[in-house]
Amino acid sequence: MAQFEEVSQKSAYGTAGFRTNSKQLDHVMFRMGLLATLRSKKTKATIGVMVTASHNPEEDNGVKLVDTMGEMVTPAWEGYATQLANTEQEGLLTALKDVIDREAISMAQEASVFVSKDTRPSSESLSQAVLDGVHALESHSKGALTLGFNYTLIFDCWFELQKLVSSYKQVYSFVPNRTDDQKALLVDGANGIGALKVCEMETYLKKELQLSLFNDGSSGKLNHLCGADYVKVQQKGPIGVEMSAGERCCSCDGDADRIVYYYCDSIATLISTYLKELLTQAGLDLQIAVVQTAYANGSSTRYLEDTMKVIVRCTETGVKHLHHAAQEFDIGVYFEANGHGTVSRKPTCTYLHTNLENAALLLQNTVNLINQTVGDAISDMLLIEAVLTIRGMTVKQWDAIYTDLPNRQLKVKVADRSVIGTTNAERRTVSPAGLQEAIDSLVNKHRQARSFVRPSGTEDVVRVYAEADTQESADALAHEVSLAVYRIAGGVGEEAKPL
Ligand SMILES: CC(=O)N[C@H]1[C@@H](OP(=O)(O)O)O[C@H](CO)[C@@H](O)[C@@H]1O
Ligand SMILES: [Mg+2]
Repeated sequence: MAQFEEVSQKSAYGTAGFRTNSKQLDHVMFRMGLLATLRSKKTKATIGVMVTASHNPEEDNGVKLVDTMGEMVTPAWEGYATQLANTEQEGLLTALKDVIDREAISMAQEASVFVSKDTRPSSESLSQAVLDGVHALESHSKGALTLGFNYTLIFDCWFELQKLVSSYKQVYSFVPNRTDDQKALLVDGANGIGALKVCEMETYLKKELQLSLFNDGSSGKLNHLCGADYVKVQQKGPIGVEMSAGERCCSCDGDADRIVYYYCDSIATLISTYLKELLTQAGLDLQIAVVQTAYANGSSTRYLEDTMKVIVRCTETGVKHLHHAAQEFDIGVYFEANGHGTVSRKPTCTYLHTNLENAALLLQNTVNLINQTVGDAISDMLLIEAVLTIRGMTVKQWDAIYTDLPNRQLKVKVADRSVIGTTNAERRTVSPAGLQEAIDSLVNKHRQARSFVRPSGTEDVVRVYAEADTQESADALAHEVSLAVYRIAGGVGEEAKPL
């Protein structure tokens, strides 16, 4: 934000809030407690604060604010968060007053803040620091305070497990004769919060879905050799899970807001084509679109646009961008390649309830399985299971819908990653001078190739993505592009590392 440029940016509110080693976060947490209280007063609604570093190592932690409808806060409030996190102690009061004035906040307004944490050991004291921030502000104002403290996951309060379970049972009743093999699903809980949720749900679904839980947190370390990120980036199965041929397996990440099914990343394709079929069968003329980021495999984009005739949009990385773009359509399906996502629908789509044709009924129950707030691995898992059940599809048939182009992701360390400016949903760079031209000429040397670079919003690195007709070609292109980044954008240390 322009008005904050003078602040030296020690930490910035990135793609998923603040994230770093847990030892450096006490003051940030306290200040996010202050800011959440102000946001709640401003909106006259409950604001969530989630203490988590998701898929990052157990030693890290982080914090993100969750706005009134479950979405990320607006760019202006992200700017305030960055401002507060970087202000020296003596300037804190002035910085707070600045937010209060700019937003014309009435301090007499009651505040309601809901704090959640993941299973990291540091989350205990860091979430307490958030609460301290909330209390500190409230003791200096006349406002009353209601404070929720949720020890598990934020979706507990907005989306009840029972509703998910009963919608799944309804969908299942359309296809009751599933074999035991078809009902079996191996779930990697990443030793995190998703494992606790699966444990809770397992007993209710015995008849419809046989869940076997691995990495349940009883012994292993959070995200270590397991979880969605490990599986996606390393292209390996999680520790402790022995898969036999054709078995379905999925992994949550550390805070269970995303899911990966093996060996495919085509969740959006599976769901959008299924919903499109149901809409046609039910005779409903609703617009359905898939929102992707530049990381979506080129083959999936082509399949959706050319074969399925589904509208495809591309946005910047991070669910907040995808979510907003999806909301412009009657039904918006969005999943990042790494498993973050959901399906949103316009409120007007609730008229589905009035049509009791079979297809519409199925559609209604399917839609009830969807948690429209940003990111819920358990709801996503049940939605995918429902679609596979109804379509009688094996995981192999799903994988065969289209073939991913071979791809590679690398990261490059540079002195200041903000020198990389991007445009066109991060698919092209506008600075530093000469970088895009260099990427273009490298891409031209490969077949069916595409490559882009962007500064990460969660790590101090530049990310490089490349895809091409063969794995060798994708690897070579990613390497060549990362060398160009290193040379033109001020690389430091090691040249490039696998993501
Ligand atoms: C390439 C990639 O996987 N990027 C991830 C990662 O963002 P970066 O801005 O790339 O660091 O973390 C985000 C938050 O978890 C997630 O939404 C996003 O998809
Ligand atoms: Mg996560």
